[in-house]
Amino acid sequence: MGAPWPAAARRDGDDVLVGGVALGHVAARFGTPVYVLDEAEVRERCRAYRRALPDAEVHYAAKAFLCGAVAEWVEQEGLGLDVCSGGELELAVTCGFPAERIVLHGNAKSPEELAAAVRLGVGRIVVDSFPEIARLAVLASDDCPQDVLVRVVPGVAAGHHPSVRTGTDEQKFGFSLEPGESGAVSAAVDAVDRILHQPHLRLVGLHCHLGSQIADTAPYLAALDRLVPLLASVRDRHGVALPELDLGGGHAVPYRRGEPALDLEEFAAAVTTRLEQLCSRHRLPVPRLAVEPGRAVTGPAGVAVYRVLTVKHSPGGLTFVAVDGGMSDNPRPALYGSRYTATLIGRASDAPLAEARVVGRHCEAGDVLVPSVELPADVRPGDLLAVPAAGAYHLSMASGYNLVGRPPLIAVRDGAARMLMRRETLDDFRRRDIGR
Ligand SMILES: Cc1ncc(COP(=O)(O)O)c(C=O)c1O
Ligand SMILES: N[C@@H](CCCC[NH3+])C(=O)O
Repeated sequence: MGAPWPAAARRDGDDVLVGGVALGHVAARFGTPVYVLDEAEVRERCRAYRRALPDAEVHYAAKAFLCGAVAEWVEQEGLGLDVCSGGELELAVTCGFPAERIVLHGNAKSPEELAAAVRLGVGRIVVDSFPEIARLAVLASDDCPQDVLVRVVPGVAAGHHPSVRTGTDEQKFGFSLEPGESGAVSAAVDAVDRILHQPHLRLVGLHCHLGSQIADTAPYLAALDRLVPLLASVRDRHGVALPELDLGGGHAVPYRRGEPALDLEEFAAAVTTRLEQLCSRHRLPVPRLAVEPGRAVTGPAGVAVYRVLTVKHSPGGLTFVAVDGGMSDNPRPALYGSRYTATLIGRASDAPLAEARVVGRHCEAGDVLVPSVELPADVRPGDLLAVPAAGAYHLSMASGYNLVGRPPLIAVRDGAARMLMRRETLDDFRRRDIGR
């Protein structure tokens, strides 16, 4: 079927097969709304990263979506893991993910999260603020030294929405590269200096993350242009050549037919070449590259399946197709104006295509899943709609709004379906509601 569907998805009569399983069968067996995750697609995406960047560290960004099975797949495929909370960290470690292959992020890590990270032996902590340096300096010891990276703001803006652009100084993450007041060094240089003065912290490199859903290689090259001179200045000030450079994630995937993905081969070749050129210019050894893709690993492997509950035609000519999920399982359209497509599955229709708006079931007019899509004009209650590119930042950002409950997640592979996460029920809500 081609992007934005999983690579091996194909039409099978009126249905769509993902991982060899008909989406209609998944809906009938597990109910709707339901999320389907193609295991082979996730694994192949991990392998594509390893092939394109054989000498780099590739860390899957758990914020896109994490559960025990995904942690296991990613680990088996040889990737590391980027986590940004104590929850993601503990889940990964208790599922057996090797702590030394984990990178901990966060602009506001709590003292407890930092202590857990040091205690569990995470491979890297990406330092994001001055108080964190002081806290880590106390937690690390002779017996338990801690490798850290400094998160730098490279001054490069990129990403699909202002809320996810993290490469410039008007946002909360990282240390600025801009000179301080009255000739003082930049916050980034200050952070490097402070860490290098801490006996139990081992500064191993620099990190930046520009933003999310970036389809173009140019912003990453621009970031290298800012970060390699900083590596040179660290060498000049302290006589140390830092061995690692982490360029973060943000690699784009298509959500609708014809939209671009970040070209991984082109990215790998361009970034590697530019890094080598810049290091040679500054007479630096070439640091080991790291990347942190989230969306590009799990996003295209997921498909959401909804059941149509009502169809309404407005006097203005709009057709509202209301389904049994909505902004509680996919907040992205409401948060960022993200655009999706939807396809009728499970029955044939000869009706002509007509424009429709797929809306959710929540108590907000802004609960729109797909603002405009062509669907058969006879779309009706009981129909199933499949929404591809649903594997990242849907379930991980799902909420308990209206006590609807988060949908289950079903893994499909070689014609078999198995539940990875069960549906959230009223009982789950009741169990937390202990005040009476
Ligand atoms: C530090 C960091 N690394 C990696 C990612 C993963 O981003 P994406 O899912 O867009 O690849 C994010 C989120 O944008 C992030 O904040
Ligand atoms: N949640 C965002 C991506 C944020 C990435 C995290 N730094 C999205 O759905 O596009």
